[in-house]
Amino acid sequence: MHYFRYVGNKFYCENVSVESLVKKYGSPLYIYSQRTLTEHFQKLDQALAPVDHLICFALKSNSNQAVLRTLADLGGGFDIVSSGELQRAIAAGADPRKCVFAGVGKTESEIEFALKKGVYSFNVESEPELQRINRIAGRLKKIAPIAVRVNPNVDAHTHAKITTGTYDNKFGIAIENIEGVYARASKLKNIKLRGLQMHIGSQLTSVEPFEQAVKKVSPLVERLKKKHGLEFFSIGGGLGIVYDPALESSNPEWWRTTKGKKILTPTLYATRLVPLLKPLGLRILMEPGRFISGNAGILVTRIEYVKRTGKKNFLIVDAAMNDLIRPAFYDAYHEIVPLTRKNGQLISSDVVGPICESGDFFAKDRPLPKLGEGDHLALLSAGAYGFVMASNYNTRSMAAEVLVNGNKSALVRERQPVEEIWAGETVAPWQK
Ligand SMILES: Cc1ncc(COP(=O)(O)O)c(C=O)c1O
Ligand SMILES: N[C@@H](CCCC[NH3+])C(=O)O
Repeated sequence: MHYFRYVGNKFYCENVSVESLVKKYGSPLYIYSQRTLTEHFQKLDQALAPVDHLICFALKSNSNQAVLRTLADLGGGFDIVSSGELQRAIAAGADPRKCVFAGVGKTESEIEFALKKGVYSFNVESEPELQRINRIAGRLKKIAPIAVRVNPNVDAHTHAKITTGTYDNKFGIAIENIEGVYARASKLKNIKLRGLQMHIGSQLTSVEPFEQAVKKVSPLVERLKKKHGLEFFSIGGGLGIVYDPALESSNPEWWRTTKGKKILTPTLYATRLVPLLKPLGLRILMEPGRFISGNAGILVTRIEYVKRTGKKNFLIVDAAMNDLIRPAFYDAYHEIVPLTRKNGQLISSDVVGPICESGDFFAKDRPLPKLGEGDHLALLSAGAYGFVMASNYNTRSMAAEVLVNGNKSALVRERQPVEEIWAGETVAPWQK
């Protein structure tokens, strides 16, 4: 379910017309629906109700303070990958005891910071990292709670750039080596073995790879629990969303099929996984990012020019790959709708940004109505891996962000002032 839809011929986020937000806050503009975030969290929470569980939102997908506060208020924890993310989560009201720290390259200072804050678990990705955590915890006279990330060598059948659970990937420790690692880790004085973690990839659209991975890893979890008294098993994130057609996910039918495809819903996910997880008798952690935030956000952009070449109709907009890189980076599909619905003939159009790269596009050969300068478009499903992946390429300011709840809306991040982009830069002393 999400709360972006047409009311008459105007596009709305919850009860607020998106056009009114653009008038107020300008463009490009990210807009998030708080009700959508809440419902997505609650859907997962209910689906996992038969097991003791904790949902740790992967804030790499969307780390706006207002988004994080929404999820912290719902009792959620957070999956973090840097001390910056931990600081951000704490600033938004997160409880560090509900935070898990993932990532293959944790630095000494990051480990020290997370230990001092008291995170629930370090999700360890290598033995040298384990040694490092033990050493730092010893120095600080602390016991570090850890889980090792197991690489189950299961193909998630997703985009190559976001698959993580095979031996071609840098993540985790091979399943065959895990028991040896736990045996050695159990001898480290400043380590507490708290759990086991895995994450096989992102934007998974079928339940089978999850099922295969849980089945493969469960016997290992049982043995580790018996030997080392583990407390939790984290099954990672990765639940995919519907990008095409995004608007249809507001239709209850979405829970069954869309465009003839079966969709991976929390109910289907839980129906297949809970029976495998419950007998383990452990706390189950989940680390969803995209499922919660993806369809809770849009990016609105203004058409600056319409340019017809011999071959193509280009809609040149004021957002660019620096605002939303997914089409350029993964050839990702984002549904695009005009803020004012137009009837009439559809024209095959390329929606492109102003950046000096041919990869700076949002859609190619997309059937769109006849549009002109000053019309606005919404790029849907932009709530996950949207703003968080933005950059200042071409010295472009980062977009503003707005949160909507019912009739209310608030600016939750100002558009970045352009001078801030080079703040901290200077010339060398001999150039003065
Ligand atoms: C360790 C870990 N957990 C959770 C996630 C969240 O993934 P997703 O947004 O697909 O749910 C990721 C990103 O893929 C990750 O690397
Ligand atoms: N950035 C990716 C997802 C990365 C998942 C991170 N582990 C995307 O937009 O699809």
